[in-house]
Amino acid sequence: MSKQTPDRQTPGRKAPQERPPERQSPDGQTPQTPQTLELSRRRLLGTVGAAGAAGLVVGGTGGALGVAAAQDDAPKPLTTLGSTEVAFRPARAKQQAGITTPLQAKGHLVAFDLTPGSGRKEAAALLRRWSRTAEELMAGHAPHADTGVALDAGPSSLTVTFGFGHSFFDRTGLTKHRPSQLDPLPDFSADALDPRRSNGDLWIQIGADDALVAFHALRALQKEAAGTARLRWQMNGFNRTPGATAQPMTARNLMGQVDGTNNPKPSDPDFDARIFVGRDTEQAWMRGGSYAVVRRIRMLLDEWEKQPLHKQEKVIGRRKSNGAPLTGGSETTPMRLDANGPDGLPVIPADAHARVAAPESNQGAAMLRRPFSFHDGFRDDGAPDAGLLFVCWQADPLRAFTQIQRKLDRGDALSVFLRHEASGLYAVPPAAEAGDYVGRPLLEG
Ligand SMILES: C=CC1=C(C)c2cc3[nH]c(cc4nc(cc5[nH]c(cc1n2)c(C)c5CCC(=O)O)C(CCC(=O)O)=C4C)c(C)c3C=C
Ligand SMILES: [Fe+2]
Repeated sequence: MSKQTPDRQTPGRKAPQERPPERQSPDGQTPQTPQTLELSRRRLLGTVGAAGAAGLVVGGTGGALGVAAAQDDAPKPLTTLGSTEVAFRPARAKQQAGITTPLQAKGHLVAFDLTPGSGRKEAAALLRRWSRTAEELMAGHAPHADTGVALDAGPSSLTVTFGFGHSFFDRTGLTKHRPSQLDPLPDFSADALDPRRSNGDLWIQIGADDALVAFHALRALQKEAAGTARLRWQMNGFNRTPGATAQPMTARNLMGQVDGTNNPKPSDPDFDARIFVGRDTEQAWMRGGSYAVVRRIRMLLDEWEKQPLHKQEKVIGRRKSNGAPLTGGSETTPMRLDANGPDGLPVIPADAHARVAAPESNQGAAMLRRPFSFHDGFRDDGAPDAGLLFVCWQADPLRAFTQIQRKLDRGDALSVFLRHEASGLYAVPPAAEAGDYVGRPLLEG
């Protein structure tokens, strides 16, 4: 096994490798995929060491035959999926990991409330503990007193992202540091929100390409909250596993649509201004951070699946097969919103979801959508309790999520197939600097 070579960005870590287009992000948060066998999970070193030793014993007693057997028995390297590592402290970006990081196969969203008696000091100590553990786990190391759940796996693109909810600031005496962007979202007519599964003082998004690695992180962080914060709600989600398709492709949701096509791209000139908080903010601790809106949106799949394909495509304004706009071309061809058909009607209907949500219909508003699908079994009537854990990122929720959701609320053909059941809005500060923890400038500033 080769030793890890320190690089200039992150001591002790490999330099980023070439990635396929969909999973690239030019912001220093590209998961790092070692080409050679570079396993950072310490416990895995132990495993390989033991197997290697066994091979040597065979070689020592069996001559040439023994060497062949030793080679056959040699442990296989992890795939790049398991050994891919995302930096907790990105070298070339201010934001936390898990925002521009490519979608992972498994996700947990979890909110905590501070326990009575826990204030700013306790919250600071918790964020310090959480940051240390998140950094260790993302590097593929086991935390102290580990459960062993992820013992055999590499980092698997694990990301852990921390945020603060509206109620956090009153509980910690930090009300004057609460950004106005955290003001509660307005009510929308389609809302059927469950308050017990909404909001919360603290929020964590966990993503990984391996389910055990993701659960391991969830459990480690939950245990570290004991005595300071209590779990308020928790949701589990998933996306397609990298490698499941022949080439990298935009994800599909549980309605079968290609979902994520017209997301803003990090290469867009206005990407940072749209997604990340700029220098002009009154709350300096949020500079380089972002606001996350989280919605549990159940899909009425029994109704949706009864619709013929051409109707489903009109609801979205795009082809189900490849995500191309109904006005033609391929997935990445821009929609021609002004095109009319032979009947004189718009080819992309006036209430098509993609039209109503587009920046052109919303004074330029845009957000970065980074969802997970969910499936929590079946309801009493046999309908799947399934849909989208819609997570979107923006510099200002009022001018992005709220603006677009208001518009969707008034005339979106998709909304009759959806139920918004839970909601949260969180201030997600920038990544911690070296030796620091996430949120220190707020908690100790
Ligand atoms: C308030 C914001 C949005 C909610 C809520 C939302 C829910 C939602 N969307 C889909 C499926 C698709 N959405 C698509 C595009 C799209 N959606 C939003 C916003 C919300 N969606 C935006 C801003 C856009 C981009 C519009 C544009 O610029 O063209 C698409 C088309 C493909 C794509 O661009 O991603 C699909 C499909 C579901 C299923 C859903 C709730 C469950
Ligand atoms: Fe959408």
